[in-house]
Amino acid sequence: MNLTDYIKDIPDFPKAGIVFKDISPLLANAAATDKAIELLAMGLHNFQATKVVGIESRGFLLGILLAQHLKLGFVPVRKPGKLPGEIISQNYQLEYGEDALEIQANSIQPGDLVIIHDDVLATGGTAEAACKLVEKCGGVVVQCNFLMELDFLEGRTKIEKYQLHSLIHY
Ligand SMILES: O=P(O)(O)OC[C@H]1O[C@H](OP(=O)(O)OP(=O)(O)O)[C@H](O)[C@@H]1O
Ligand SMILES: Nc1ncnc2[nH]cnc12
Repeated sequence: MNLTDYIKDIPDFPKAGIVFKDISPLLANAAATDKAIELLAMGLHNFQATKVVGIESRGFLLGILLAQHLKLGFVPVRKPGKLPGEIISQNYQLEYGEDALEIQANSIQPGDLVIIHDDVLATGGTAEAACKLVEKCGGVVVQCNFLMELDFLEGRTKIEKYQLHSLIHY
C-alpha cells in the first residue's frame, strides 16, 4: 500500500498558491490509517517515551491513535483560549504575523519523555512552539513525528536539535 495514494492535492486552498495536502481520504480508509500508525510508530519503542503530544487540530487525528498504539497518554496542544485551568503559552511567527499555542501546565510532568506529532511539517513554527511548550513544563522532546514534511519550506531547520521523523516527503 502506498500512503501517498490517500493524500489528495487541493490547489489554491486555503489561499491562492497553496497546494493543500488533504488527509481526508487516508482517514476515510481504515487500512491506510492503520498502515500510517504502524509506520509512524516504527522505532518509537526505543525512545522510552511517556507521552504523545498532538497539535490542534489535524495533529489530534493520528496523534491519539499513535498514543494508543504505543500505550501512552495523549496531551493536546491547542490554539489560544481552548484549554481550561492553568495554561502555558508560546507565541510563534507565521508567514505573516504571529500566533500562539497553549498547553495545560500540569499535563506534562518534569522528566516526561515526549513524542510530538503533527500531520504536516511546513515552515516549522508550529512544531517549534510545541517543543518549547513541552520544555516549559519540564518535559524532554524525544522525537518530532510527522505524517508529511514539505521539504521545500525547510521547516526542519527550526527543530534541527530534535530527533525528527516524517513518513512522507514532498
Ligand atoms: O510548519 P508550519 O508552517 O507551522 O505549519 C504546520 C501546521 O499547519 C497546519 O495546521 P493549521 O494551522 O492549518 O491548523 P489545523 O490543523 O487546525 O487545520 C498543520 O496541521 C500544522 O499544524
Ligand atoms: N500545504 C499544506 N497542506 C496541508 N497542511 C498544511 N499546513 C501547512 N501547509 C500545509
